[in-house]
Amino acid sequence: DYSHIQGTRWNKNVLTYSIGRYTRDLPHSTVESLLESAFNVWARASGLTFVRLHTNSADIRVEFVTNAHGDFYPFDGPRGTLAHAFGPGLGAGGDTHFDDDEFWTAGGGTGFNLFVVAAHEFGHALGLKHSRNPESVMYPTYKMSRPSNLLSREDVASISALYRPLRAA
Ligand SMILES: CC(C)C[C@H](CS(C)(=N)=N)C(=O)N[C@H]1Cc2cn(c3ccccc23)CCCCCCNC1=O
Ligand SMILES: [Zn+2]
Repeated sequence: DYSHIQGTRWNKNVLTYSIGRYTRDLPHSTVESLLESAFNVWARASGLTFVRLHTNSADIRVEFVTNAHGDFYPFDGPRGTLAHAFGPGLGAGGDTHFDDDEFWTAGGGTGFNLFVVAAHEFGHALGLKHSRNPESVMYPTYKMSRPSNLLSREDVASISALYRPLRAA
């Protein structure tokens, strides 16, 4: 069956990611640690492993871009849509773009918290859809006041339903 080509989930336990263009709002090391933390949130709940590559051949290619940037989903300047990610699959599958017309932060204050937004986007990159539960990290609108553990019980259940069986296989 061809579900592995454009399926609802990745059919492997180890996923690679790369970071292309960075934002100038934060040091590179801060961007890298925030993205790693966002991947770890899902790794703990799914049993998946994420490995960072420095090549363009990674499964999940992460970039900070503005306006039209080479896919059919141009960004919209400040505010509005903050980021987007493609679902599992070859090529653009999993790729995650952050709108660099936003101001990205590592903490509170003004701007958007990169860790919180990345956790939402990587949920999409792993195959999750939006949740109607405002407590879920997959809620369609940004909400900074997230508990430190970030994932709601519903998020853990969703990602486990999608990937735990793979681990058992
Ligand atoms: C959940 C995110 C991390 C990712 C999603 C995008 S996606 C594809 N990954 N689901 C996102 O950006 N949602 C918008 C949704 C949104 C809220 N408004 C908008 C005004 C215009 C356009 C969009 C929005 C009202 C004004 C607030 C604008 C800033 C915050 N924007 C959002 O919360
Ligand atoms: Zn979303």
